[in-house]
Amino acid sequence: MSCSCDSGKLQPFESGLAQLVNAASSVQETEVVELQDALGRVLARNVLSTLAVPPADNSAMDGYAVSYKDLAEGKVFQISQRVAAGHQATAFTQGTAVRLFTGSEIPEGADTVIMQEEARLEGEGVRFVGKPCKGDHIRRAGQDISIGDQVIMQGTVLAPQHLGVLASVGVADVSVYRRLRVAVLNTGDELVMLGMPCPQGKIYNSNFFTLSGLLSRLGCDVWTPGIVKDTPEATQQALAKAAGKADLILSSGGVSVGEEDHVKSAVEALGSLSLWRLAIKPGKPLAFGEVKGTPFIGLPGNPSAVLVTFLMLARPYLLKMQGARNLQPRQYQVHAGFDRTKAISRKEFLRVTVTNEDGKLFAAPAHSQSSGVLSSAVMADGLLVVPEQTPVTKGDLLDFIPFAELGAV
Ligand SMILES: Nc1nc2c(c(=O)[nH]1)N[C@H]1C(S)=C(S)[C@@H](COP(=O)(O)OP(=O)(O)OC[C@H]3O[C@@H](n4cnc5c(N)ncnc54)[C@H](O)[C@@H]3O)O[C@H]1N2
Ligand code: MOO
Repeated sequence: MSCSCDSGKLQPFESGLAQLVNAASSVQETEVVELQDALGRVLARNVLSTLAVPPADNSAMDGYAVSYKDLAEGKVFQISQRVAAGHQATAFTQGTAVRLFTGSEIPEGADTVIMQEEARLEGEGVRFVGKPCKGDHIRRAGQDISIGDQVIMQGTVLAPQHLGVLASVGVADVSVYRRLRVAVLNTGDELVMLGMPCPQGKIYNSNFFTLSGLLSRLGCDVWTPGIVKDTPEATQQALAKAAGKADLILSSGGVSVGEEDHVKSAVEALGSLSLWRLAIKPGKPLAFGEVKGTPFIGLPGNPSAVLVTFLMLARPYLLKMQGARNLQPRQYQVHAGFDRTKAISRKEFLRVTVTNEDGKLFAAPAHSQSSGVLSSAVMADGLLVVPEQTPVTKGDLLDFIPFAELGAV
């Protein structure tokens, strides 16, 4: 694999992403889990239905079932039976009405339901007002799912609605790909872990929490050796330990060019680097390679660069490893709510808020786009993509990716 690593050139985002995703190999191991434990897991087999949903024609309304041909203006129908949902109907008597409820099975021979708001009780009978059409308010057997339908495809990340559909066809447990184990290494002598005092010159390790939160949203198990000191030895030691323990090593910090940045050289000492530095802002010094055969993604240390590079690069990589079918988030075009005459050479992912102005959506950059500032991501709704070398004029259409599409919720 060619590495732009020391050419001084920045690789375009698109080819970097393609390189990453192509290199990701999907796990093969599967496990069977109960449906209530399957949320967020990736389905390992297509599921075909052995049931029809609904299993029989049933009423969509509380009301009365009749045979359409019996309807005549002013006619009073005898109520021949009452069928509650979940109870069996007896044979239908032509010329009568059947009292039923939403979900009640339609007795064979009845073909139309009239809702109770259009019914008038007359003594023991019932008269209908209004003009029903034949077949009104009947939900047909199999209208949702037929026997043999493929209900959910392999590679689907199971959302609550998938669980509901699987339950509706009686699936109590499902085969899913095994969880990934991700090692998170946060490098930096300035870092202290939460719960410890934070003396002058130190900062709290916030990247660990951003990353472990993002990884949990993806259903990954997180392992960490703790904070990694800025020495070549400590960096190599942590990488070597992580290599035996994880499907992917994810680091933050130490990938830039300073004397205290040891991650790149440590990866090269223990394995290899196939990508370093993308033409993106934030996140330029992103690195990708392997350590003793374990894939490695090195995110820059700046907290917003961590968020953006994880969402745009590490996330599709992990989704592919998990066996997921859709790797890319949906994006929507919105109008720029700002002017920016200066074009930059890197593709930018701006943290923006989106508001509706007279039916048009406008994106406005959050208060700071510094890659060291994470609080602006808290105010934002998602990322606005500004292509490289492109000035922006208010009203221009640009791609917007909501945080919700990226699992950052
Ligand atoms: N001479 C140059 N300097 C820098 C360049 C460059 O091209 N030439 N690139 C800049 C860019 S762009 C970025 S992004 C950063 C990335 O640097 P590193 O990945 O080496 O990250 P660090 O230097 O270790 O840290 C950067 C910044 O982030 C803070 N940090 C690090 N880890 C954490 C953490 N776990 N929690 C909270 N904050 C963290 C760290 O204290 C630094 O302030 O390099 C630029 N420099
Ligand atoms: O890419 Mo860095 O995150 O631009 O500061």
